[in-house]
Amino acid sequence: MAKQSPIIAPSILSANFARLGEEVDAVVAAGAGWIHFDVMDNHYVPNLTIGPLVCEALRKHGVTAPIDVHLMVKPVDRIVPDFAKAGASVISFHPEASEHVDRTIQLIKDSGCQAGLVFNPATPLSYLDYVLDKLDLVLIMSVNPGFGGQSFITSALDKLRRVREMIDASGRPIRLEVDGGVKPSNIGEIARAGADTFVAGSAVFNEPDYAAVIAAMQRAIAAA
Ligand SMILES: O=C(CO)[C@H](O)[C@H](O)COP(=O)(O)O
Ligand SMILES: [Fe+2]
Repeated sequence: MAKQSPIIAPSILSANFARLGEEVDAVVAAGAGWIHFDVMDNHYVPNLTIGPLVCEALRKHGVTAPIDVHLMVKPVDRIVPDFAKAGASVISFHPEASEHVDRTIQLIKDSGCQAGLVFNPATPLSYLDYVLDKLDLVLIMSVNPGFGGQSFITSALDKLRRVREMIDASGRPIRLEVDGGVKPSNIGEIARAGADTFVAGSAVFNEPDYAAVIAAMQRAIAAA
């Protein structure tokens, strides 16, 4: 399966939450394809962020771009239908946060959303031996989850290459997403490793010109 067209997914974790609707409008106007929505529960990860109410508020505000919900929540199943009702497009979860990974994937799909499985830097890829054929997205964490603004962990590149091979062998249109420390200076190398969906939080929202940074990322991906 050929790599899918690249998508930049700004993580709103680094947005100005006091003006969230305008921030999302601004990154979509600047070329963002998806909005990455980080949900942290102060249990699975040591930070607390936003829930379905905020997702629903963005939809009511008029956001039509796909909302890519990254659940860092344990246990995960109870919150899945709430996010589906709130307007999530893709819902991804960590295998450590589910008692029954296969069942959680099915729950996400039955809720009408696309399903993704997330791998922390030290999480083995072996889950994919059993569930890759049921997934719409594989998300490789290139930081330990919980905070924006961390440095890219380079072992993620090898993991991306290995998942790229698995996806290509599957023949299915599964997206390969990377999350953590992605910026214009490393996104070319990350694209060469096989990613097609790029989360970037601080690299986008900490810059004054969102369009310029997204364009720089798109140029680096195209040259990769
Ligand atoms: O899931 C996350 C952290 O757990 C965030 O999506 C990620 O860290 C994005 O932020 P940045 O691009 O600043 O690293
Ligand atoms: Fe994330």
